[in-house]
Amino acid sequence: MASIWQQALIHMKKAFIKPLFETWIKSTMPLSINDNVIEIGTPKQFVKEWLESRYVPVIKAALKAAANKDFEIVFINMDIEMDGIEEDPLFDIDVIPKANSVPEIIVEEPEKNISGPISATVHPEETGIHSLDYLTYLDDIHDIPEAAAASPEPPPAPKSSLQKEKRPVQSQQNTIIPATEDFNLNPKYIFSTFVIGNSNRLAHAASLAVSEAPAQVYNPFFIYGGVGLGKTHLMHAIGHRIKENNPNIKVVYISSEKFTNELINSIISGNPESFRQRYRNIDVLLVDDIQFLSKKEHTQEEFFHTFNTLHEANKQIIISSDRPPREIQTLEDRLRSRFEWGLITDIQPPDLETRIAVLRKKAMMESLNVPNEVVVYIASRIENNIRELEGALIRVIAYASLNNQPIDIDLATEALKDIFPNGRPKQITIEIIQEIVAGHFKIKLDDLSAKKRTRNVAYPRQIAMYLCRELTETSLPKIGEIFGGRDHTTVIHAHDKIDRERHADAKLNNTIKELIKRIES
Ligand SMILES: Nc1ncnc2c1ncn2[C@@H]1O[C@H](COP(=O)(O)OP(=O)(O)OP(=O)(O)O)[C@@H](O)[C@H]1O
Repeated sequence: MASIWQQALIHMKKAFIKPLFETWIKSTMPLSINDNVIEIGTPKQFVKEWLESRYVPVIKAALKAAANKDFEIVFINMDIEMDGIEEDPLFDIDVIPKANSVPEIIVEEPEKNISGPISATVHPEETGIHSLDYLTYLDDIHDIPEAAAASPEPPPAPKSSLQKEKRPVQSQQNTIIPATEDFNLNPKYIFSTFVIGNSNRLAHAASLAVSEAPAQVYNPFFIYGGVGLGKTHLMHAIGHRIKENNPNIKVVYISSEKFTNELINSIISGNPESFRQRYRNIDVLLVDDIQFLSKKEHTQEEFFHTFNTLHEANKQIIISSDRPPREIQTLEDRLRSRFEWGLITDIQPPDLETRIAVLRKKAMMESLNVPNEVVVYIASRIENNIRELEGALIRVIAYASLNNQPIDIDLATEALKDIFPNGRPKQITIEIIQEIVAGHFKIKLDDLSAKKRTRNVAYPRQIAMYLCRELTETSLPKIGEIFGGRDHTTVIHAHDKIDRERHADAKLNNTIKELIKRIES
């Protein structure tokens, strides 16, 4: 079983470009094989959905190549930790696709919208697989002339000059550009300081893919989402990573407002050509908050030409906005349609766990010990903006430092009393959680600690245990004891089960959010 999958992986490694292989395939594992059905475990639900919706034909072909047999594939989400793309030192084959070594697309995939917690609009180009006639590809891999390279919409671009290279490259003007010249990026906005959660997982994975293979996978790459949710952070992280991989690549990050101002200044000073030269002779252009171009017709026109010049030269373009292209008012259709050529991905407001993780990471980065109670207090009150979340924590830290006091819930309540006028949070106890959960599911309070295992009791009990672990500092053995003398492993199992299910089931997720609101109010 494992060896068939290993063989299949070798075939897939050749068929996918590296970032896509690393993101979607490498994290899977074979679970079972029965006649012609193979079960493949995926680390997360979104990986399962992504593989099911896009890569089944290629995986089947790889399995056939490995075992000389047709398999049906069943993906099973295991909901386990999934790191970002890891560098694999063994991965020394040239993984830049395949645009110069694969046959034409035989079956063109339709554009798809993946719904659920993560949504993305996908261009055929972003599959990273240039032929679904995979077996033919395996046979012909050495014989395919460059002319037969894949030509997805939009028309083919020349082989990218942005491939990851170990040696320095030269800019278009044939002069080495110093790394600092165009490097207007915040050093704190890097991948390792970005907390991954369900709300931003795809945006993060796609950003990594773009940074590892600029102009190869998603071009343009469009990230949208509400205020303070990490779009700029991800854009800077992409810029940093591209520069790390190749310091001589010219990366320009700019807000669309600054773009507009520079354009206007260049016109006023009678030198619009200098503006054009600046923006059309770069390798990676990151434009933040593109929604500000709405209604600015002249800037849109200029940006349109910049976009075309760069895209035709196979340079990477990354754009952010607070909304998807189709919702940007008065954006010219031709610009809108270009934004839709590549990958459009969104960042949603973070769930409670992600908010808690952001605060913990921030505290860790400041080498501060912030009690869990304080972290949960802040995270449960600021839901839609990570900038505000960080701001509240910084306020608490500053307050503690100015008053030379340790950080605790009383101090946090005092420091944040202007932001959270309701003052000190109610002390959340296991009894409160049990009461609210029992009331919601219309079961007796005693049932939560009884031995009964019928679903109508066991399920609310698991939810109550989950909430006790999330919202209180009570130890696992103590929670187990209060819920009828159960072992701490039962509590862990309940927590993990509900955690997994709430991410896959929007209805359960809403129920839990509603319960948390009531417990805290
Ligand atoms: N997932 C995350 N992990 C860690 N920090 C994050 C995350 N998301 C956002 N932040 C932090 O929140 C702050 C705001 O993020 P950022 O500026 O990237 O938001 P934005 O979406 O670009 O907002 P705006 O629409 O206002 O431009 C930054 O300090 C950023 O580091």
